[in-house]
Amino acid sequence: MTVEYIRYRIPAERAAGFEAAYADAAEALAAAPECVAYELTRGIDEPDRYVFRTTWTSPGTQSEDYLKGDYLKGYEGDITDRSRYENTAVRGDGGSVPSLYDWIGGDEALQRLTEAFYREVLKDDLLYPLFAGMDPGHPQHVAVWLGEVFGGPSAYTAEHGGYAHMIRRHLGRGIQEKQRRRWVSLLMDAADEVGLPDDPEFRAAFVSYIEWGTRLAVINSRPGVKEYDAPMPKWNWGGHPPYRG
Ligand code: HEM
Repeated sequence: MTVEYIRYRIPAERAAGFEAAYADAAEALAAAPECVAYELTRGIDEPDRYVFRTTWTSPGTQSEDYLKGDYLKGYEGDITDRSRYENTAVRGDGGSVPSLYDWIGGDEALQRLTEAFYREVLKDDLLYPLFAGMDPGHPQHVAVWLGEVFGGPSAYTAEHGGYAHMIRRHLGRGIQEKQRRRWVSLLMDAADEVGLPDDPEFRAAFVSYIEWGTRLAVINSRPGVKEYDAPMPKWNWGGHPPYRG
């Protein structure tokens, strides 16, 4: 991801025209396939300062490739700086929005969830054959996994073998779609049974991860899939952009 900044100094009498021109010019960015997001911000302390920030999927594109046309012609001389940046490892969500992990009620709530869930799994005609030889620590391990995915401590990575271990546990199991569906359905029942938050926003985010995760579990369980490693998924409230390989 590349972040591009264009800084301007625009005197108050030209500000309205400048913002209107940008609104027109930026329309092209909404259709630019390499553009992730864009915004024009205005200085609070010094209102004559503007920063136009654009995030790109790669360093190969910049806004001048799209912001052509005549809209911004009169403002080129007002640019004070134009520079591009790439992400470092220092990044994260701020504290204004709680993590899904905190919203659920942390590890204690997740442990209650997986205990209730696997109790039913072991009674289920479709799922029992897959889980008959289940490790007794399995419900607790899955709770720790979910905790890390939902923004809690990185304990599955640190203490349970991380992503590669989870993949290994699904290899060759030949999970069928109807078993996946039942798994999802029993987990949702367990969420109600143990009183997980039931607000639409939380449940939508929760189901979104469970749909994604169970579909991957099915794919990973197919014949011929080899062991692999990948970064731990991190789930949040928002939607995810499509996977493009
Ligand atoms: C979001 C979806 C899923 C998640 C997060 C998940 C997570 C995990 C994790 C973390 C493990 C390894 C536990 C450990 O460290 O010991 C595991 C193992 C396993 N998973 Fe999943 N899983 C998912 C979906 C499924 C589905 C849909 C099935 C089958 C219907 C399934 C069947 C199994 C089985 C049979 C094991 C091995 C259990 C054992 O013998 O201990 N998983 N899963």
